[in-house]
Amino acid sequence: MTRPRPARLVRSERATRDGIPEATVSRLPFYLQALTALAERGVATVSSEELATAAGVGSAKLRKDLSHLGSYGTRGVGYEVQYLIYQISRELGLTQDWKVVIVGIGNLGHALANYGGFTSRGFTVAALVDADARVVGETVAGLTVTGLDSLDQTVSSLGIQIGVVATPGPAAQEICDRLVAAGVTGVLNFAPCVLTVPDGVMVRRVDLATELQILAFHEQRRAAGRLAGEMPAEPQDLSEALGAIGEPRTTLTKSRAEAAG
Ligand SMILES: NC(=O)c1ccc[n+]([C@@H]2O[C@H](COP(=O)([O-])OP(=O)(O)OC[C@H]3O[C@@H](n4cnc5c(N)ncnc54)[C@H](O)[C@@H]3O)[C@@H](O)[C@H]2O)c1
Repeated sequence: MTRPRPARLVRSERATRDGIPEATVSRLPFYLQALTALAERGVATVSSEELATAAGVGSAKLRKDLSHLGSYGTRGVGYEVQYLIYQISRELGLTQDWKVVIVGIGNLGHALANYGGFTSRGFTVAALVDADARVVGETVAGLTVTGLDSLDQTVSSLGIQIGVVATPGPAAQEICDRLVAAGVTGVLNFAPCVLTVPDGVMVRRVDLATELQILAFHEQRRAAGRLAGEMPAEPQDLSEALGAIGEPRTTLTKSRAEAAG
């Protein structure tokens, strides 16, 4: 069965179609997180300094980022929390619901499926898929795990736009190819491998071990600095360190939002 291509998740390398720099886009979720926490506390307006501190970024950078959204705040008042939440959500495409399939319902797949935090952020886990006959038919987080042979049908009939790959590494590329062929335009890859996708499809890789390695790298440097009687400067971002261990992407640093740019 064919269906119209879903809204593309893809952004160009440096700037989005509407001219917002990628680095700004990567910080928007941190602003949204901080704003949501403020809204939950009943805060109606926030200064750029307060919001910047809450998001872990410099206030000049925050103001510049928000100016790309056409949001400049009001002198002496700051930003309206609810309106800024709306603006950022709209920019991130979170005013629509994104449907997600998780492939590989082992330890990680179970944990992801049972995580309640996706829905409130605009993501619905709509399907769970596994190749193992002992797992197929199991109910996880209210969904019945379906077999791999119906993956294409599941994706197209439910209009799923995002695929989460939680299979072992050797299976990941084939799963990714099948997801893309079925119409998925965004892939979140947890498997320890690099996935190749055609133009128009975006892959994000999550690797906690890599993040730990980067922490270890800096811990080691800090310890060496202590031994030498000095403290090395805290890195502003980790691109140097990442280059050193051959992993080009992460967002860990002294503040996640700062690392994004
Ligand atoms: N990125 C991270 O931070 C992180 C953390 C933990 C695990 N992982 C990775 O996530 C993956 C899953 O880890 P886990 O601990 O859940 O493993 P697991 O063995 O518990 O689960 C893997 C599941 O994938 C299924 N599977 C295997 N081949 C498949 C295929 N071709 N199609 C569909 N399903 C298939 C298996 O039946 C199993 O249910 C591994 O690649 C692991 O290295 C990544």
